[in-house]
Order: sequence, then structure tokens, then C-alpha cells
Amino acid sequence: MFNINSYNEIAAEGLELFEKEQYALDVTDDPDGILLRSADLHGTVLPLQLKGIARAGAGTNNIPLKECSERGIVVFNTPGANANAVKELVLASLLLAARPILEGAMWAKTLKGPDAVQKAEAEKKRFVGSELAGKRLGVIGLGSIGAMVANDAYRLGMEVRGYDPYLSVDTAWKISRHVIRVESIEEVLETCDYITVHVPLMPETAKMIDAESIQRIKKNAVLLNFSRGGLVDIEAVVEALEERRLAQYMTDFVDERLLGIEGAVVLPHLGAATAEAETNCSVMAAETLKYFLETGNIRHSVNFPHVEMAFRSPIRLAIANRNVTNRIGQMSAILAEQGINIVNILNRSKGDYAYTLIDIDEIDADQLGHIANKVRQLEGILSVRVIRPLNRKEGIAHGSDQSV
Ligand SMILES: NC(=O)c1ccc[n+]([C@@H]2O[C@H](COP(=O)([O-])OP(=O)(O)OC[C@H]3O[C@@H](n4cnc5c(N)ncnc54)[C@H](O)[C@@H]3O)[C@@H](O)[C@H]2O)c1
Ligand SMILES: O=C(O)[C@H](O)COP(=O)(O)O
Repeated sequence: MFNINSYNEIAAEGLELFEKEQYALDVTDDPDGILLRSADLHGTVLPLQLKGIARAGAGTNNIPLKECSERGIVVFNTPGANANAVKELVLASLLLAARPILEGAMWAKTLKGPDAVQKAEAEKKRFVGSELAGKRLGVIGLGSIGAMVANDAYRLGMEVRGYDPYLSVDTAWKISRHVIRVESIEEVLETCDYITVHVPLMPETAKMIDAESIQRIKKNAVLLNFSRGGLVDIEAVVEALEERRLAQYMTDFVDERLLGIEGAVVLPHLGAATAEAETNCSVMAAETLKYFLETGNIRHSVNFPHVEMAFRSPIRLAIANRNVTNRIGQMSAILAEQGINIVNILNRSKGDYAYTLIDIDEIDADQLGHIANKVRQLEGILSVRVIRPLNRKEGIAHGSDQSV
């Protein structure tokens, strides 16, 4: 039995995947897994039994990743599951930035009387905008969202320039050949009429659009930030808006300093707020967390490597460790000392951390406990799980955690 705690509004479609026979939802303070959206876990005490955290969404800046890694807690997100929702909001914001649509609609609401039509026709010149076609859009970060925005903005007739020095091969395949690749962020800032930021907030990207970057932005350009407020120096944005250097700052993140500033358009974090995105994220997060808890296999983790191995043995050891030399040699030696044959083994690393799955034949509980403890005592070992397959009707080899 696994305990799962959920935070925020998680769509029912995902929560329903946790079968009652195997999972208990929100019944303990010490869960095996956490499912959440934007709830901030920084500064909270991570439960002792916690093995995995699944973020139903993209950004994991609300999760203390370093602390999780050091405890061997695997953190997952749902790549691409809400990308279309964000893309649509960004496209809507580009259109709203180009033309005073909302202002016109608000004004039309004030019209009264039989001459309303004449008044509207006479005054419509106040709401003249410009077209996106032919304008230049700079996309900073060409991941799931940035790539979709870039492709669709090109279809709207924009000239699109993309900047992403860490672009994955998978995403590169999805980007239209018409999107022009640029080698420096300065080129985007200095040459584009619209600039949209789609990178994760991490220590390395905090305030990546700083006062100097904002100075470089082409006069009268529009900056869009639907990624995270902390990517942009808000004081510098306010100054640029007040000095009319920046035409508009459109963002999905409320910041008191922006409220009431002309040219600042602030939405209350609506990027992923569609029924479709909420369902996609919830289902993907629940499936990923279940798969990990039941088999030890890791998909879509942001702090540990992708590790998947068919689970056909009666016992699996799932070990998270620091990425240092000879850990596999030492683990194999512990098993060899006990005369245990390794049926299957897989080890992968990601940055400072590594993860190993070792499948073995049936052994008695005392010997298993002894082995697990010896592995735990090795230097750099962060967590050790012993997993046994669950006997599900459909015969899929899933697992349950066994304390030894
Ligand atoms: N407003 C919302 O509701 C909402 C919804 C989803 C995601 N987001 C935010 O958008 C971010 C991006 O989401 P995604 O799904 O596209 O993620 P993603 O991981 O698919 O893409 C991020 C891209 O940023 C690139 N990148 C990283 N550092 C960079 C840098 N310094 N310069 C340029 N590119 C850099 C990466 O190479 C990657 O291609 C998330 O991390 C999250 O913070 C917001
Ligand atoms: O990173 C994300 O996926 C978005 O910011 C969505 O956040 P939310 O799940 O709190 O709406």
C-alpha cells in the first residue's frame, strides 16, 4: 500500500488512477508520494517516507530540488502536458498587445442611446492597432511551449527568431525550419518587436532579463513573460514602462509593483488554466508517480536520470546515489559476498546524481534486509528501496515497497 498526498486543485482524472486497493489518498502526514501544482514546498519539512514528488505541470521552482536529490527523493514534472494551453494564451496576448481590443470593448460597453452606432463609427479611430504579420518575434527558450509559440507565430505571418543554447534534439525536430536560430540573447533583445520568454526559473536564469537586457530592448517593443516572474527584473521593467521605452509588459505573474502601471498587463497565472491542460497534467503526473512507486522506473524526472528496465524478477533494489566512482562495484561486491546472482542491472547518471536498478532472484527476508542495510551504509548512497511486483489481474509486473 502506498500513501499519496495531493496539494492544489488536481484534476480528478489523475487522482482516480490511484486504485483504492493499492493507494490511500491524503490520510497521513508521512506519504510515499506527493502530487502537486504550484504549492511551495521550500521551507517545509519533507516527510520521512517520501520517495517521489510529481509536479502536475512544467515548473519545479516550487520544489527544493537540491534537498530532494540529497534525500534520494525523485522529482517529476509533466513535460509538454500544458504547453498548448500556454501557447494559446501567449498568442492571445500577442494579439491583445498589437490591438487595443480590450480597451475598445470596455469603451463600447459605455455606449448608450440611439446614436450608439454613429458614436462607435466616429470614435473607432481611437482604437487603431497594428498587425502581427510582418513584425519580428523573439522567442527565448524553445522547449515545449517556446517551440509551439514560434511555429504558430510564423503561421500568423511573423518573422520568428529563436534563442536556446540548450535546445534538446527532440524539441529541435518540432521547430519549423522557418524559425531563425540566433546565437545570442542580445540579438533577440535588440532586433525584435515582440519578445517572449519560455525558460525555467532556476538559480542560473533568475533575473536573466535584467536592467541591462531591458536597456537593450528595441524602443517600443513588447515583452511577454508567461514563464515565471523571477526571470525578469521587475523594477527595471517598471522604469522602462514609465519612460515609454518598453511599450508593454504582458505577464502571467502578479507582482504588486506592476499593478496600476500603464503598459503592464498582469494575469493571475492562467497559463495552464484550461480543462484540457489540467487533465493532461494530472493524468501524466499520476501515471509517472505510480510507475515509479510500483517499479522503481524513472520517467520525466528533473533531478534523476531516465531509468527504465523491465521488471520480471521477484525482487528489485532501487538505489539513488551521488554520482561517484565505484558505487556499482561496491554494490555488486555486497551481493557477491552473499552468493546472490544479479539477474539484471541498470545504472544511469545525471549531473551529480545516479540511480541503479538491480533485479535478483528470491532470497529470504533476513538476507535481503542484511543486503539492503549494507548498501545503505556505502558512502554516497541516498536512498535504497526494495520493491516486489504486485500481482495485478492484468499480469503487468508492478511493484510494492517492502521495508527491510
Ligand atoms: N504560465 C503558466 O501557467 C505556465 C505553464 C507552463 C509552464 N510555465 C513556465 O514555462 C517554463 C517553460 O515551460 P516548457 O514546458 O516550455 O519547458 P521546457 O523544459 O520544455 O522548455 C524550456 C526550454 O528553455 C531552455 N532554456 C533553459 N535555459 C535557457 C537559457 N538560459 N536561455 C535560453 N533557453 C534556455 C531549455 O533548453 C528548454 O528548451 C516552465 O519552466 C514554467 O516555469 C508557465
Ligand atoms: O509550471 C507550470 O506548469 C505552470 O506554471 C502551471 O502552474 P499551475 O499548475 O499552478 O497552474
